[in-house]
Amino acid sequence: MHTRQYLLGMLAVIVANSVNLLYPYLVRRIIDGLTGQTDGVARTGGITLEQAGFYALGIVLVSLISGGFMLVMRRQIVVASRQMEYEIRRDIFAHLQTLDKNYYDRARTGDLMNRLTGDLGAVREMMGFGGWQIVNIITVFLSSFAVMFGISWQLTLIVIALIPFIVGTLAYLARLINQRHKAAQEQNSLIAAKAQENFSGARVVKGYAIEEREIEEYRAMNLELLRRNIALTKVDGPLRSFTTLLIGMAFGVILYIGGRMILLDGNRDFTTGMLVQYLLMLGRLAWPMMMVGWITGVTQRGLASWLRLREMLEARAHVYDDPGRTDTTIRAVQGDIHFEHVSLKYGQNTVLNDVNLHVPAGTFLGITGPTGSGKTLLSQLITRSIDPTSGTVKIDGTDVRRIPLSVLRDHISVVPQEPFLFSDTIANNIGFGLDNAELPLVPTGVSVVGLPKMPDIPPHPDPERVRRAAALAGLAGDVEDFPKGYDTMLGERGVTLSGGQRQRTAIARAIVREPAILILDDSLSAVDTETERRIIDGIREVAKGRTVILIAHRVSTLRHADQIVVLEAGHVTESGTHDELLALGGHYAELERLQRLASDLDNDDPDVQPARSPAEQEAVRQAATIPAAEAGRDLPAPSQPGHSQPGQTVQTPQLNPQPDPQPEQVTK
Ligand SMILES: Nc1ncnc2c1ncn2[C@@H]1O[C@H](COP(=O)(O)OP(=O)(O)OP(=O)(O)O)[C@@H](O)[C@H]1O
Repeated sequence: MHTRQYLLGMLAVIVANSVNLLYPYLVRRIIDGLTGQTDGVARTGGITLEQAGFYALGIVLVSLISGGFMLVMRRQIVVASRQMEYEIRRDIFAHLQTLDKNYYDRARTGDLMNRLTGDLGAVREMMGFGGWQIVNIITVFLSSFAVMFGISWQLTLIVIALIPFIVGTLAYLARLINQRHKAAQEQNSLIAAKAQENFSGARVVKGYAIEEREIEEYRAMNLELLRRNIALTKVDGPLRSFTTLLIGMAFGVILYIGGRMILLDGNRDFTTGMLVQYLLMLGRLAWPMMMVGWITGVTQRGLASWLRLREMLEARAHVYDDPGRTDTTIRAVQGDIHFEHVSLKYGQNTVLNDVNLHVPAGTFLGITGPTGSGKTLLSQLITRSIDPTSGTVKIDGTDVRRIPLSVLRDHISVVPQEPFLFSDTIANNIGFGLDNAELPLVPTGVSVVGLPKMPDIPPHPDPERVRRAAALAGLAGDVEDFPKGYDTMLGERGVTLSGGQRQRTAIARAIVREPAILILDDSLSAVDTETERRIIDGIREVAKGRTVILIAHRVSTLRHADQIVVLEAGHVTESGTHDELLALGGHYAELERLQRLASDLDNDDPDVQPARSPAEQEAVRQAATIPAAEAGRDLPAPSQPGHSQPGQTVQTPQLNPQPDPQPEQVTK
């Protein structure tokens, strides 16, 4: 908490405002002295030049002291608000790291980013500018009115009668400005999101040649922003002029009535100096009056934003270490996996149904099945990205829910279906999961001015391990061709790499940690069969004594697995070795037949192929045009016959994913 800073700051505002009251008083003394008038109390008559100089010096001193105290206020309250912004951002980020797949499945990245920037900014504005302005307004109003009453209660009653009109009008204008400001900000967010998606999806935009449409959409959004900004300027600009007018009118009224009191009523207790003092006091109220509306808006925005931030802070992970259940004595896992009657439901939708499976430690499991059959979810149950609705997943005979999450994830590496690469060097991308030195923690809840030093840059991951992992993942050759080898920077999301290179970088990242369990989720789909064979060899080498789970659609990828299971609509429908499943004549055998026929068609060269009977030719032709769903996966469309390279055995445009879609090169 920053109570001390706030209390000090508020005290400084009160002192500054109190000292400021002297300024109009000193002006009054000079004017009365110079005009030879007397006030009702002192009746001092004129003043000497020295006295005038003394008052002038007093005015300078007053400005100096009040300016100094306002500086103290800024140093305390504004700095405290900046510190709080820092602490909230740090805590939210740390909290977001504890949340799980369930949260991130539902959260929108743009929204999270916006909360961490826009909402946090609004809260800081409320705590900083808002915080001191509220104290300022209250003290200025109270002290000014007390003095003004002392000078002339008649004039003060007139001012009090005018104030609701002035404050009401200004507050109305300020509310309008807030609304229009918010509308402009929302449009700003939309424009930013649009640009970000366009840049990230540049390949899609270009691929579909929809640049014109994108330009037009962006132009329309930009135009809307212009419209909203102009609407804002229409009320924003006149606010100051309008305030000047209102204050000018109040000045006019007071000047006239005050002048009347001096001229006509012959009121000897009310001097010219007092009228000037009164007008100066009135002038001091202009800014706080204008601020009333602003502060309302700042506070409203700040509170709404704080609620949105609190929502993030209160979000809880579904998967967590339960102190009553987690066995903290477990420090490692060997890799023996058991699924016992595992089911998973999303609402009414059963996505995994009574799955029973045993993967002995150190063996190689292949999983295949139609798209959406639950393969990815099955693998996510092992890492506890999700927990089953019923049944138990065991590792080394222990329910995974009893294994500390950090131990579980330290010993399991996953290559996800869509690998994510960081804007960093290839070496750091591969070595991402290797242990880094402990970074110094910045303490929470204390003043951190001057404290948060930049964390030390993590040491480079062991280059030897990185190289070896890259070699095993079939990436080493590619990296050597890059301009700076392993120090080559990857652009945002690794855009400079081809699909196959991205997959292999992710594989290298997974195997560099030498995990007990390695899970590859459709990670070889974007590489050609020759590269696939090299990677599988690499994995088999690294996998000695480790458990490997490989999700794939190609028989060529799966055939060497110790055990292959077929998952269909959340059920395990087939299980066995390659030969056993072929003999079974089910989904796997059909997959194999289709891929073999399509491959034959691909290599069908009348000069070298033995002649086929018309019936065989028809079977091959049909196999090549079998719809994707029947073949058990989504396929890239349309087919490109005759596209395969010589020597490729299973490289079918229809039945296999495309190999690296782009030339594998790094653009610098
Ligand atoms: N968070 C979720 N909420 C609701 N349904 C989900 C969620 N996650 C996955 N599903 C559904 O569960 C089913 C299985 O998904 P999963 O990702 O495991 O399929 P898959 O077999 O890996 O498919 P593919 O081969 O296309 O990658 C799908 O129908 C999917 O829509």
